[in-house]
Amino acid sequence: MRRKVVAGNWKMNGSSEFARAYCLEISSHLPVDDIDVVLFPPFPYLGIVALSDVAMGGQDCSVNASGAFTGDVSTEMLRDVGARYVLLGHSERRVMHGESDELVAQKCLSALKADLIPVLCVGESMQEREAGAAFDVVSGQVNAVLSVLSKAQLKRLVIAYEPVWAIGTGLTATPDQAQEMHQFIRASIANVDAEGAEVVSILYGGSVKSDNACELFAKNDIDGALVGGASLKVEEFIAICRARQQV
Ligand SMILES: O=C[C@H](O)COP(=O)(O)O
Repeated sequence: MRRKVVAGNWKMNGSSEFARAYCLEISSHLPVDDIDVVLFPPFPYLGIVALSDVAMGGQDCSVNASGAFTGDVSTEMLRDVGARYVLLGHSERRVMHGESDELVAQKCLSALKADLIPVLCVGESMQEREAGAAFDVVSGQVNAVLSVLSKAQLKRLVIAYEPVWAIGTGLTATPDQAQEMHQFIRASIANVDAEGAEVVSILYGGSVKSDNACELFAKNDIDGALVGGASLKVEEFIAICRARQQV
């Protein structure tokens, strides 16, 4: 059975005071029955979120275990501070830090070996969509990871489809556009492992808000959401979690 996941990616926002107040507020609404609620705060605030009941993850990880890698954070370090998830291959990392499909695949492997759940982000740019290449791009990103995982590892993956043109722009993919890509991703998983396709949760990300969440969650292959901007307002994030619970 696929888990329903609602995750908040704070990106590079917040402060220790923000994190404390946020966790206090959200904790009073947890647990949300049948929903996995996850926060991805910036690294310095993981320790604060760890004091609450909210599941959390790192926004990235290294493929290396330790050593002279200034600025990097290892999977074991994430585990050590209580993280259960890690966000990998976000388009902001792919574009601004030049992360390749191959590197993202290696990071997924490292995360799984450390018993972290990787949330693999995939998605096409507007230029790629307009050129009719959206499915090829997403297929390449997904298959690069599937090709290095065993069937057992694949079943522990979460995938987030985030069309780059919908991130932080207010331009949400229509529920039909999102469903079409989610169904395609699920079919790509089924090509490798039919059982895996039934258990891997596929989240949608890109300008998700409480007022568009229900229509997205109503689609068969949309299991949850990866929320950026709207997750910075705790009431709004809770409303999205409730929407997932209701649909
Ligand atoms: O990780 C989250 C996504 O980039 C979505 O961000 P957004 O909700 O601000 O569009």
